[in-house]
Amino acid sequence: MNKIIIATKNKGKVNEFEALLAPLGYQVQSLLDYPDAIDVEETGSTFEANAILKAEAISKQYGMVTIADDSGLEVDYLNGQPGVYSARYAGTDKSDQANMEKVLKELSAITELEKRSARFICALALSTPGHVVQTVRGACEGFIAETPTGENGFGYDPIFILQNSNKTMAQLSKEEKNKVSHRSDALKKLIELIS
Ligand SMILES: O=c1nc[nH]c2c1ncn2[C@H]1C[C@H](O)[C@@H](COP(=O)(O)OP(=O)(O)OP(=O)(O)O)O1
Ligand SMILES: [Mg+2]
Repeated sequence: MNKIIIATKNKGKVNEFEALLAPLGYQVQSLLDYPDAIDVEETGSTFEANAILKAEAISKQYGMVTIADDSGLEVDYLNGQPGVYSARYAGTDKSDQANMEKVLKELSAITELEKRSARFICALALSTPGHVVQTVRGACEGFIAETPTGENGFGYDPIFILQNSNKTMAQLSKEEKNKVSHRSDALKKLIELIS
């Protein structure tokens, strides 16, 4: 099992999976390599359900071992929102900028950092052509900043301050992010499960 499809069109995710899996000997492909991949609707109400939908559809289409990632941001003051709606929080055009602005606006009255607590969640589903699906979940705790800072990463990284740190996720190098992220936390669990 050394060729693996990551069932995502998100370049930021692909970069992180490549950095994490290539050293382990996996050849990583993504839907950016498969332009005819079916577009899977994320109709699930949990990260796991959406990850399973994406992994099963793509492993079936290509007959290959597939990992799908469904992830997002849970803000405690917003009762866990945007959650599974993270990518489309400010609309279906999936703008990272608009999504971050919406979260910042909704927290604008909250000045104490402690009350701006949040976490990134990543569910991974592994589907093999025999349709065995396994899921794992990773998390990364932090706080929502008052303004975006940093150029690295993607999505909500510029407004996510890591716990026990004064940096946002977007101020970390890819290597640093991959040591602490929800995605690497989940991937470690998945690798443990299959090895
Ligand atoms: O490490 C991260 N750093 C910052 N933001 C992140 C991260 N991980 C997920 N996120 C945000 C981006 C997007 O707003 C949503 C994922 O949505 P999600 O549907 O899983 O991904 P997506 O639509 O971009 O690509 P795809 O479904 O093709 O995998 O959570
Ligand atoms: Mg998506």
